Amino acid sequence: QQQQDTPITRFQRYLQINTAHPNPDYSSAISFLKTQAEALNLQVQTLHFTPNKDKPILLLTWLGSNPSLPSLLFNSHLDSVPAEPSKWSQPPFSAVRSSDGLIYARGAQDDKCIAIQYLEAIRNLKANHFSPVRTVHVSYVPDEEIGGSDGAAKFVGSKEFEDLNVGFVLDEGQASPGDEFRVFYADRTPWNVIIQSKGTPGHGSRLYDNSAMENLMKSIEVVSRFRESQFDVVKAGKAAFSEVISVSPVYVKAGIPSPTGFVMNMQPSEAEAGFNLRLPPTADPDFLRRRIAEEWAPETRNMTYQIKENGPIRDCKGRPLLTPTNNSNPWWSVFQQAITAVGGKLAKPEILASTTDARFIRQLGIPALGFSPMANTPILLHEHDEFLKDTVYLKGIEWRWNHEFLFRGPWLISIIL
Ligand SMILES: CSCC[C@H](NC=O)C(=O)O
Ligand SMILES: [Zn+2]
Ligand SMILES: [Zn+2]
Repeated sequence: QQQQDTPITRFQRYLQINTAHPNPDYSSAISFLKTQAEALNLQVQTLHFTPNKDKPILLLTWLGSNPSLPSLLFNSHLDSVPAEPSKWSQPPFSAVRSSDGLIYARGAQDDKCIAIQYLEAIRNLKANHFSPVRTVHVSYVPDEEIGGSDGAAKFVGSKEFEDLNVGFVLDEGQASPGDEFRVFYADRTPWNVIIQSKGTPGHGSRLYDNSAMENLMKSIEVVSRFRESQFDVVKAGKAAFSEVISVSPVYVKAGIPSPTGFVMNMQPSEAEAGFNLRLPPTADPDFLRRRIAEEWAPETRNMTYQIKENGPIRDCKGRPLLTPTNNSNPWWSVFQQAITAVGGKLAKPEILASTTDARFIRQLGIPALGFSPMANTPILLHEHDEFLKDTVYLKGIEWRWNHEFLFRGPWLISIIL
């Protein structure tokens, strides 16, 4: 038993807990992490913000010698996206390690690696009798993959969170195929846009204006042109993918069902399409709202629409939701130094194309960076055969262990602030 308890086996055991949607086993994940944390003498709290206590948040605390200083928070999410076992070369919750060191599991990159790396870094620091000046918190939150409304959103809005007096947050990033580490200073905010059209039904043989399908098809053309215009900016090299507004059609719903499929000689009276949009922090949400109302789903063509904005675009002071990556942010300098001091190379900071819980933190005006130290690793989040190489995972602990946030950061920043 003793022999088998290593940073790798602890990672594997965490990966073997199936926290994939739609039925994530949060209680097993929390009880595993709790045991680990107690062995490290960290303070442990389980927080509940839903009435039936089915969305627990685990909060670990390592008290600093000067707890009046703003604290550090290391966050990760407990849940994963689903996996289709038949499409994997290994069972997705086996966490088997191949002969070349690849650990296969749903969540290996997204984001169970950082969850355990945080703990292993603390383990190493404690073994070296290090004690932090600032208080360090580690949080494990549910439901990131489904929007975080019962997870991080409730947590950051709570009195418990306010009391933590958080000064800086590290959350998940993404793998890097090259040998530079990637770091993310903003996310894009998802909007789900549904547009609906209504029209007079009619015989399949007729040509007439304003049928529901015709109106929807016109809208789809308009949306496609907008999508192209954004994509063109990327293709011209003027912006990265994550710096434009992306629009992805995700479903079309229309037609009158019949036992053999659809009624083919009737033009339906209703049709609907759904789009997943991602807005970078620089986007103008009002402009987009107007555009949707006037061009994508104009009333003049009998169209209606709903926009489900999944999170903020601006922070509490109306500023774009991004963490400065220049000298105006003392945490940025410390982060940079932490990487370079141990010989790491950092790629140009990026906006994340997708979305994480960090947006809720940034909304409070608290600086947050997305950072998962996985260099020379293919980006496999949400894909079949997600894996992380053992040496890359272990290197990630070393980075965190050597992390100047913990060694120098607290000192430096207490002087700067
Ligand atoms: C509705 S928020 C969804 C968050 C999710 N996060 C990771 O993939 C994403 O789709 O980016
Ligand atoms: Zn994630
Ligand atoms: Zn994810």
